[in-house]
Amino acid sequence: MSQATVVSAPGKVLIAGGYLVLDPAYSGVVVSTSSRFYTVIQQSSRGPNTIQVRSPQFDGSTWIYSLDFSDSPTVQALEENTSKNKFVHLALQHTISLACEVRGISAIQQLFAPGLDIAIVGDNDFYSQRAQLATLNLPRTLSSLSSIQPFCPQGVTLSQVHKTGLGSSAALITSLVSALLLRLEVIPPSALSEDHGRDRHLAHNLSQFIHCLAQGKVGSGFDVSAAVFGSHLYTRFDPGVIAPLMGDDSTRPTSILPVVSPANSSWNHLVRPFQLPPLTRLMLADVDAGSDTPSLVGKVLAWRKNDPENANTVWTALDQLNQSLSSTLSHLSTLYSRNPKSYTAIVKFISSLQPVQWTADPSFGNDEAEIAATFYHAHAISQEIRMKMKMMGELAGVPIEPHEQTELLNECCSLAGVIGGGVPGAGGYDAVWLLVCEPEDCQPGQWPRERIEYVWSNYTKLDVSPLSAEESLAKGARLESIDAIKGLRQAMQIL
Ligand SMILES: Nc1ncnc2c1ncn2[C@@H]1O[C@H](COP(=O)(O)OP(=O)(O)OP(=O)(O)O)[C@@H](O)[C@H]1O
Ligand SMILES: C[C@@](O)(CCOP(=O)(O)O)CC(=O)O
Repeated sequence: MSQATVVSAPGKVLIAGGYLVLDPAYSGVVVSTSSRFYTVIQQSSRGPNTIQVRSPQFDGSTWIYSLDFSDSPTVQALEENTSKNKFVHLALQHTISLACEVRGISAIQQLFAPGLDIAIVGDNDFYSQRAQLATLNLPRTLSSLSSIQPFCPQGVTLSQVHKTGLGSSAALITSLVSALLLRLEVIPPSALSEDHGRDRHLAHNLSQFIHCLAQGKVGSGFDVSAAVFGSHLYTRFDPGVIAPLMGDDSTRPTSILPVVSPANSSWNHLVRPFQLPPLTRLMLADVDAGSDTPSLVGKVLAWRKNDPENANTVWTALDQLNQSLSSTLSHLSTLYSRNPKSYTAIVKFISSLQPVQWTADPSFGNDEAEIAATFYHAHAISQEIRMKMKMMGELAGVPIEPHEQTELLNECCSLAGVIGGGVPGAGGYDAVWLLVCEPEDCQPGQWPRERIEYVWSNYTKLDVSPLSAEESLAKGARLESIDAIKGLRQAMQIL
């Protein structure tokens, strides 16, 4: 196959359900982002049984592997490689092994006769662009971000880069695994055209296993699920599904297909429909203070174990609120479908008012009154979720919504047209999300997103930098063509 195989996968934001989504009794509200990872696979000139992987955004990020098909297929990193990348190596090893199981070693070996070149890039949002904005002497605004070249070289190595929390490893693994499954003809070119086809579930199961193996832990998996399926309500899979594969090479069965096959009914995760309502916009900011998610998780789970009664009371209340948030946001989509004209008018109306004023207008007709009240209900629930997450942090001795973030979010969430917000995922200091009204038209300077941009760029108590990502309505991993993605061919240094 001479032409390139290109697959992209989105990043993630867990807007509700942090920590709870680790327990299959609860679910999380997962939003997939317009910011994506791209894997481009094409023939290389390095000769048979070699794979060259390049990440052109980073210094010292080329890894070369040799393939040995003499016994069980083995992917070996060359000694000359100046660094290691466990995520890439494990993705190559286990996807190629699976391909040999499914199609036979000789069929796969033939596909490596010319050798493969794999280039991987992530949209700029996955990495802090503060340095680039400073170099260009630009303010920290959305328009400044759009002036940075796509897939901008970071001028550092991968180990030095400041990640922004959009799930780079999950999106990377999902796009690389899916691209390899297509390239090795394990799944057909049409595989990713279905939102929930068997082939997409194979890509999901394999990506979940590889991601957990590479991270050395089994999280809830919401990040890989977002990368595969897009925005949705997520209930985790039983970690026991992949337990037989999580040991070291000596204990892992040679055949992983029975575990990762979509026919394996032990995969009991749930992916239920969800997306943000029309005429709204997700806004994300990178707060340059960082948090160590695994340690936050460890402390919260220890608290839950040591104080089960209190913890279950808090988690039950939080889960009710999380479910109310997702159903209220989904109800807004229903209200739009029922009466788009009134919905559009209300969005414009509330975009100019603080949330406390949204239901104050007695002149509303029934439809308009219901729409305004539903938007206000979403706002109130989002604020309650923040309070409960903050309280959980205080009970567990963990800065889930530390006071610096509380101050920032209180200022943002009281502004005109702001539906809600919070700390995404595990919380801490590294990010905030907001959902704001995006009316069909607005006077310049009156857009809620402009007001938020102004607050963030002038905020002094924390270093807040916007990300350009919005919600992606595309359902997860998808086949791409290189020239349809601005800057991709150049970034891949493809002649
Ligand atoms: N552009 C890239 N090319 C190759 N590997 C990458 C790239 N970006 C990230 N990675 C891999 O993903 C790893 C980061 O995974 P890790 O689990 O530490 O972060 P994460 O939780 O996904 O981060 P975040 O959610 O902040 O993006 C890196 O160490 C690297 O191996
Ligand atoms: C705390 C947790 O529930 C969410 C972590 O989300 P994030 O990495 O902080 O976006 C962990 C998990 O779901 O794996």
